[in-house]
Amino acid sequence: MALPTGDRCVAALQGAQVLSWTPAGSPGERLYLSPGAASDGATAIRGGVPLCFPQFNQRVLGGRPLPKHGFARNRRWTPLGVVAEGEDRIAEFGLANDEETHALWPASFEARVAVRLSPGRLAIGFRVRNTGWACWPFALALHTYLRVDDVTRASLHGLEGAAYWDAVADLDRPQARRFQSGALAVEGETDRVYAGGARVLRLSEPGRTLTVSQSTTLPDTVVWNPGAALCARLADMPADGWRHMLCVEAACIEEPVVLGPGQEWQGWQSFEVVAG
Ligand SMILES: O=P(O)(O)OC[C@H]1O[C@H](O)[C@H](O)[C@@H](O)[C@@H]1O
Repeated sequence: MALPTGDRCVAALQGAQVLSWTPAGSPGERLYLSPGAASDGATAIRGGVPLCFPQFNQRVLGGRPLPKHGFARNRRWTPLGVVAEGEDRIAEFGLANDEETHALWPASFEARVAVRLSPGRLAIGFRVRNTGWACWPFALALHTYLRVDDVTRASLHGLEGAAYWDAVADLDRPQARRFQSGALAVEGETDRVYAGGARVLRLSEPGRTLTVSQSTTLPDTVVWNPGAALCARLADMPADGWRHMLCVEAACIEEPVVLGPGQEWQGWQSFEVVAG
């Protein structure tokens, strides 16, 4: 999808996953897509904006365990077309329950992803409706891989003072909480869930800045970077891949959403070029 201004983004039908975003008039690609990412149409694609639904990581929401991060990122979504709204373009994708999803998860649902490209801005919206007769819980994350030149020279602002669970240091203590002091800088493997409050974040690196916003329905922010040692063990990432990415994920994990029959829920994350 492209705008007359030169802004461009690319999405795959697998997972309705945005893979590339290059705003016009600023230097280069803003999303990280691993050169080793799978392209078989089913294995999770490492990079862009994977959608974790209806489960985050391996946190079971009652019932049977689902695949890690749910199944939405592994499924082919249906393209529903592109529409113009002012100078924006919006591409929509749909996914509904079928035999395959029912084998993993008993819920009846209809989900939509809307990718809105505007000058200097990208927004990804997700909505889901319960089309069945039973209530069900779900978790969601827009698991965005932001591209950075060198993550050790980047800093993420806006989480100052926020409580988080450190999934590296406190893996065996899921109730443990730490508090963010100052801007977040990556110093090795980083895997944190910041709960309770949608925020506007600012990712700064020499020469360019991006703001990251999320809907109030997505109150958690996950920040992930595998660091050199874990990255070396990831078959679908080059050894130095960790240096060029930072996942900043808009999520609802700590308090899963419960959707009753006929109810609909929506959430979004957006990115805007600030400088450079
Ligand atoms: O390798 P994946 O299944 O795509 O997961 C990649 C990462 O996703 C999230 O950020 C989690 O917090 C991490 O614990 C996980 O390692």
